[in-house]
Amino acid sequence: MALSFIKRVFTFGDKPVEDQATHPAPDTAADVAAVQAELEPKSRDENLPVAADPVAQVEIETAGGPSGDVVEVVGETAAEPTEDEPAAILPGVDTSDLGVVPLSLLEAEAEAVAGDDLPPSALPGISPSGGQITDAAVSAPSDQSVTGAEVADDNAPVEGVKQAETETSAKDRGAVHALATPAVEQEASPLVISPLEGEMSGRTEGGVSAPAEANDEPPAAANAPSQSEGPTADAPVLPKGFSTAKPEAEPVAVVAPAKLTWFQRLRAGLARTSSQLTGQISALFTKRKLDEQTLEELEDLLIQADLGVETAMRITDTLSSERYGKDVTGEDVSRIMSAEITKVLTPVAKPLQLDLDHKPHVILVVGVNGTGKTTTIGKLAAKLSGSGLKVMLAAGDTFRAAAIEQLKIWADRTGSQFIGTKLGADAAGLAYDAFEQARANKSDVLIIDTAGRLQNRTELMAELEKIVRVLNKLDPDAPHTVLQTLDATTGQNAMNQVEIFRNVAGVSGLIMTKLDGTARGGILVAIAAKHKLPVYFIGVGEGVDDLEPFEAQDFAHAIAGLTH
Ligand SMILES: Nc1nc2c(ncn2[C@@H]2O[C@H](COP(=O)(O)OP(=O)(O)OP(=O)(O)O)[C@@H](O)[C@H]2O)c(=O)[nH]1
Repeated sequence: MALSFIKRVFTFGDKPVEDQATHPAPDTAADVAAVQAELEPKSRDENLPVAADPVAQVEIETAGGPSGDVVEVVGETAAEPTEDEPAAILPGVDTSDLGVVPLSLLEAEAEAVAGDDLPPSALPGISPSGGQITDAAVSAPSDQSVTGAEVADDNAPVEGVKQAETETSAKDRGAVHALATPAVEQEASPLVISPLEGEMSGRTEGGVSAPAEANDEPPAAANAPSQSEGPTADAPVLPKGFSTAKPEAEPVAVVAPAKLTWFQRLRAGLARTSSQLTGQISALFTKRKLDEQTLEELEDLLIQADLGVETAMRITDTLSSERYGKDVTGEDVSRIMSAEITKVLTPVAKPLQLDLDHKPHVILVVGVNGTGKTTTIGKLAAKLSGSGLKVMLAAGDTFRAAAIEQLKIWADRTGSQFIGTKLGADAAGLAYDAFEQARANKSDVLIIDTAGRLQNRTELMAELEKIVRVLNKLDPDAPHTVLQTLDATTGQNAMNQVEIFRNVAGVSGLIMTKLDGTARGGILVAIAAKHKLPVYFIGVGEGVDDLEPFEAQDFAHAIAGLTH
C-alpha cells in the first residue's frame, strides 16, 4: 500500500546509465577545492550569536569539507552523548542558564505541529522507545533539569504534552523566547496536586510532565502526600489557587470536532474566493442576457479574484461563444469557469519526480518567510520515509533557532536523519556537509530547508544562489528539485515571489500552503498560466498528513464553488 501511495504521489525517474556516466560524483580534489573556495567566508555575520556546542553534536569529518562548523547529526550517525560535555537543547542555543529544562516545548511543539494525527508514541523523544531526542540533547546542566530518561515515562509525558499543547502556544519565533524563559515562569494555571497519585501534574512545570520521584529534589510546591499515604485528616487546607481535585475530574474538552476531508478544507479555505465570486456573478446575471457589458463586468470580477487576465478572458470567451444573447445563470458561469481553470491547471498538476538513481535526490526548499517551508518539509519527509525511503533533513535556515529546532522535531517524528549547524553559520556550508553526509549514508532523499527571505533582500537572495552553486558543484544535477512554497493567503504578491525566486534559485516546482485558511487561491491559476511550473502538492492544514497531491479539477471546483 505504501509503495502504491508513493507511486501516486511521486514518480521515480529511470535515468539512463549513460546519464549517470556523464555526471560522475565530483570527488576530485579540484572539485573539493573549488567548493571550498566558494564557501569562504563561512559566517555571514561574525556578530551573530553562536552558542555552546550541543552534546549531541558531532564533528563531521568531511575530508576537506568546507564548513568546519560543528554539525549536529541525528539519526544513524548521531554520536552518543558524553556526560562531561555541556548539554544544550538546541544546536547553537546556550541553555546553561535556563534552570528548569523546557523539554515540554519540544514536546508541545511536536504536538502542536502534529495536531492529533499521530499517536503520542509517534513523538520520538517522548516515548521510551522513540529515543531520537537523546538525553543530552534535551537536558540542561542544571540541577533542576529533567533528563530525557526521566521524562521517558509511558504515560505522564503524553498527558503533559496534551496539556502543554493548550498552554504553550509559542511556535516559531515565540518558541525561541520561550526556550530562554524558565519554564516555571510560564505557568499561569493553578497548581494541581493529586494526593492519591502523589505526583505534581506536568502542567505545573509549564508542560513538562515529570513524576515527582523523578527529581532529585522534589519541588517545594509538591508537598502533597505520597501515593501510598493517600489523603489524611492532617491534610493542609490549600490556599486559593490550589486544588486537590484529580486532573481526571477536570472538565477537559476531549471531544474533537470531526475532521473534515482535505477537499472540504480546501473548499472552506477557498470559500472567500468562491463565495465572493459566485455571489457577485449571480448578482451580475440576475435577469440579464449575456451582452458585452456583462462580459466585461464578469472579466473584471475574475481578475479581482486573482485569476489573471489570461484565464479571465478564456472564461468570458467560452461563455460568450456558448451563451451570447441568452439568459445566463450563476451555475452556467461556475461550470464554465471550473472547466477553463481545469484546463489551465491540468498541465501543471504533476507528481514530484524523484530520480533515485542519483542518491541523494536533493530537494531545496525556498520561499518567503512563513510560507510554510519547514512544515511542508516535515510533511514531505513523512510521506517519503513512510514509504520506506531513507530521508535526511538539513536545517539550512541558520537564521532562526526555532526553525532549526522545528525541523529537528519533524526529523524525529518522521524517522528522518537530521543535520544542523550553529545559529548564524553559513547555510551553503551546511548544504555542502549535508550533501556529503547524505551521500555517505546512502540517503535516498535530502531535503534542505532555507531561511525565509523577502524577495527584495538582495544579500539574502545572493546567499540562496550560493547554496545552489555549491550543491551544483558537488553534483551537476543538484539540487534536483527546487521547491518554492507559496502562502495561499498572500494573493497577488505570490506572482512576484515566483518570478524572483525562479530567477535566483531556479525554482522547478511549487507547493501552495494554507489552502485551508482564508485562502486566495486564484493566484495559483494566474501563476500556472504564466510560469507553467509544476504544482506538486497543496497544504491544507498544519498536521503531518495535511499535504495533498495537487489535483487540477478539485482545485478548479473549489474556486468555482462547485461541490465535488
Ligand atoms: N493552516 C495551515 N497552516 C500552515 C500550513 N503550512 C504551514 N502552516 C503554518 O504556517 C506557519 C509557518 O510555517 P513554517 O513552516 O514555519 O514556515 P517557514 O516558511 O518555514 O517560515 P520561516 O522559517 O520563517 O521562513 C506555521 O505556523 C505552520 O504551522 C498549511 O498548509 N495550513
